[in-house]
Amino acid sequence: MDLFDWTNIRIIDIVDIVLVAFLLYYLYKLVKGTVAINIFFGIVILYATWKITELLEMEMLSKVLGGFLGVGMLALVVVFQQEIRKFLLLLGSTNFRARKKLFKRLKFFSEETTANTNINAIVNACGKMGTSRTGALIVIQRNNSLDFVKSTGDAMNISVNQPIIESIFFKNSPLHDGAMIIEDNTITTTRAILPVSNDRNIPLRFGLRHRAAIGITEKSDAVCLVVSEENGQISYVKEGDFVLFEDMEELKRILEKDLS
Ligand SMILES: Nc1ncnc2c1ncn2[C@@H]1O[C@H](COP(=O)(O)OP(=O)(O)OP(=O)(O)O)[C@@H](O)[C@H]1O
Repeated sequence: MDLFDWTNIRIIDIVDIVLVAFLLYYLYKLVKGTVAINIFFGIVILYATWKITELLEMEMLSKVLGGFLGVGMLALVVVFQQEIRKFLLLLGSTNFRARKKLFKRLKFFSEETTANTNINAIVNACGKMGTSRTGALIVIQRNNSLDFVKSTGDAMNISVNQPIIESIFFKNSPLHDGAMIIEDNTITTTRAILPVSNDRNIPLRFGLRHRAAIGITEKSDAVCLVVSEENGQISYVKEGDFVLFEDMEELKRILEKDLS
């Protein structure tokens, strides 16, 4: 006997399967490389054992496991709090970006009022700081609010320009430590302390500055530029990952696209 009646498959079933596949893929992407992956597998094993005990009609054990999994749902929210937050941010910001783009298109006839980020100034400053081995950590806000990290630093209100960025990160400057946050075309915070990523897949050669860039881009849709004090290398970090680029011109193009 056929287990599946293929003739009965509706389009909505295919959509259903594709959506579940996407959901699982995103879940896997979120927990990959973190300790949460072990908890994730633990739950899968527990769930499979529960189903097997149910099938074998082992009443006591299946009741115990069933009850445990029921209460476990609450515990899951606590254990996966960061991943759930990241997942919701990802969902929310995707919609928001699409809406923002649509809104921009609708505003076609109105005057352009938003101040575009001076990407040239930022990238050129990074280039200069890279040559002089000056460490830097620049966070560029997109849709998600960065208020939760802004409060850890010093409030500023300076228009983005190359000499200012360079002088802030200059080694003897009192503001060089921590991260700079840029909103639109304004430096709004310096010396911010960012959440550090605990992803175990980050190569050991990357220290706290790079981990902080990964951390903030995991927890928000902001993008980050890092200049390594050790080797002058410039990194661009987005969605918790390093984005590769050939040269500064390509970096500018990627940034223009990501900030549009
Ligand atoms: N959580 C954080 N938030 C903001 N800035 C941070 C954070 N952690 C470290 N930094 C900044 O990074 C600087 C250097 O840290 P560290 O040497 O560990 O980084 P790194 O990734 O090895 O970078 P580099 O290649 O420049 O040495 C610190 O002095 C500090 O200014």
